[in-house]
Amino acid sequence: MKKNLFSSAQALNKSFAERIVTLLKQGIENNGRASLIVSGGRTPQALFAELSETDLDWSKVVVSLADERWVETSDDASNEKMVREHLLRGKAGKATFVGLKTEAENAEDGVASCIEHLSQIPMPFDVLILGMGEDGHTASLFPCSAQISHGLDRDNQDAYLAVQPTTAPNWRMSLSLTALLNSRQVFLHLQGDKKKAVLDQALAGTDEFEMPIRAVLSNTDVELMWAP
Ligand SMILES: O=C(O)[C@H](O)[C@@H](O)[C@H](O)[C@H](O)COP(=O)(O)O
Repeated sequence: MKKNLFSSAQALNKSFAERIVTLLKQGIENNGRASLIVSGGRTPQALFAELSETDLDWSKVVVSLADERWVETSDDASNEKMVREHLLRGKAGKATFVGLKTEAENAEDGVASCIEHLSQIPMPFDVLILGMGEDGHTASLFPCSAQISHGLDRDNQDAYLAVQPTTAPNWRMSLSLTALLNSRQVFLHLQGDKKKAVLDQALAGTDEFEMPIRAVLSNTDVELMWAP
């Protein structure tokens, strides 16, 4: 794993935004359009602000989510809301956004339309940015959930699945492991010593059901972007 350790979040965000834009430009050059898949949570918010002011032909970029909480898109827990507020504005306001929350009453009923909407996103994904929880979850592949074996199943070709974490609120929609691995470049974006210790624990073991991030780390090249 290539580890990029920065002295501050500010330095990380600047350099990370440049890397992302370079990769998206390459995707546009090669395929006419490029895809950027982002995670929710707190960590990426300042990066998104930096990215939204970075020059790029954003009209050729499709932004979508690694996961979503099954709440209204006006709810503060909504990843779509966060991405609209922090990333899809300024220069990046021209990007096309493919959200995961549908009108379906529950996440399980929403899976089919998410799979249908996937055709709007250039595949393989050009850039995937993952976060990680202190329990080793990534996207919404939660170790505590009953759906984790389905999410990590290499034979499960469905790009999305509904997940109910028992240690966090809200049903979720998550990309499956198979879909996450269908990315040209995967970044793991972490902040703080606690997350670094969790990553070290993940790298020291092999049980994917205990820490689902291991399934990503052991199956594709992942670049770490870390700041204190
Ligand atoms: O929507 C989500 O909850 C996520 O996509 C999730 O996988 C997140 O990346 C981690 O939980 C880290 O979250 P923090 O950045 O808030 O620590």
